[in-house]
Amino acid sequence: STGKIATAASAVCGDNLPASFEPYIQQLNTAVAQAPDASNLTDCSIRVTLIPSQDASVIANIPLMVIERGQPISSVDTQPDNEQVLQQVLSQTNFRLVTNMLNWSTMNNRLSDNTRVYLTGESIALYADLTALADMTTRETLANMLRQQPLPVMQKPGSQIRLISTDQFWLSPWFWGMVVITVFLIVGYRYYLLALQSVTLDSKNYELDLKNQELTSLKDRIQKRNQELEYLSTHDSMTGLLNRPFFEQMVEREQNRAYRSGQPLSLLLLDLDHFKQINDNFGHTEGDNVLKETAALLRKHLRSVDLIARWGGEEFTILLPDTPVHIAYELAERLRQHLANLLLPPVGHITCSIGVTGFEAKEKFEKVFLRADRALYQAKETRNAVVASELETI
Ligand SMILES: Nc1nc2c(ncn2[C@@H]2O[C@H](COP(=O)(O)OP(=O)(O)OP(=O)(O)O)[C@@H](O)[C@H]2O)c(=O)[nH]1
Repeated sequence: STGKIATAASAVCGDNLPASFEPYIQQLNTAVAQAPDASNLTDCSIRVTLIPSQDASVIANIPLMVIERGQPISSVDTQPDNEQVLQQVLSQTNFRLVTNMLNWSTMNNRLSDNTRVYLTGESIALYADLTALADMTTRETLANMLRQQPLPVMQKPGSQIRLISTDQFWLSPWFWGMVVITVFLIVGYRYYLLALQSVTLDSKNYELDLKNQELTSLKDRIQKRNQELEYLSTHDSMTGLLNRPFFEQMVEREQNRAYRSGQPLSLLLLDLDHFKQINDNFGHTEGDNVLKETAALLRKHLRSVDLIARWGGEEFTILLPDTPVHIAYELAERLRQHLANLLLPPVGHITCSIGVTGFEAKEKFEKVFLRADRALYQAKETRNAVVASELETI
């Protein structure tokens, strides 16, 4: 009511309420009276605070801003344009004007911030701390000031200033902007984690590949080494022929096979003649060379199924599968001739003696070997000769 407004004004200014305030208060009263729901204004208050200027006449020139309930500012055509009002206030740097028309039951909390202006479609209040505005050197308009508010509640379609209440915040572009950014951040973070996981997996896979390669190469080396060891354990290192223990193993296997198949099996025992003289005359290296050449010659003239071994020193054993003793004899004779014909500088020609025998069914190898050795012994009587034990008895 007018009385209340006058009381409020007096409470601020006391008895010193300048006469020039009269039109101002009149204007306020008129606005309140014209408000569509003026009858309900019992729970509203209007506060006008003026800090006097040196020049009181200025006050009379400041119209009151009144916003009616439920109406945007621009539609209050009984009042001057708000920006115009503001410009007028701002031009008076010595003035401080705070104007409130409050519905305390709904707006109290929202109007507690003195640094902001709130104007809403449903608002019944304009709250302006014009101290802040008056201190602004750039003389920005109310619209500009509102635009700079940090609260995301402002909208200005055309010249109309409209703030969206924080209750409707979810409608604002700020809200949806934040939703989109949040979604992007979540999705982006998920992709980042996936990428990180993939990089980690790649590096682990790479390490595993390397380990696998190392293991494969190690396995190959072990396999190769095993083959070498097996070769060394079964072969004579100088001539590359089978060694004696392995030859004996193989004989047993071949004997079984021959007995099963009923095929004949023969044995040659070959010994180089006067080998000691070769060592004595030409040295051990030349002696070794003769042994290697002999081995090569035997390999050359025998079949791949024949087993050739260095029995020891300058003595060789040859097992001939599927070979009857008379064929073995002929073969031994050819070997003897080949060796006798071989020229080995600086040693020259060498000769050998060979004992030949055949295997009887289920006969022990020691017995067969003894027979071949006896035949060799006989051949050694003349040297450069072949003697077959069976032929001898036939
Ligand atoms: N260079 C060389 N000589 C060896 C090797 N193994 C054994 N000998 C030699 O072979 C010779 C064998 O001599 P003997 O057993 O008397 O036989 P031989 O001189 O051939 O006489 P006959 O067999 O009766 O014709 C010895 O001097 C051994 O030192 C070897 O691996 N290398």
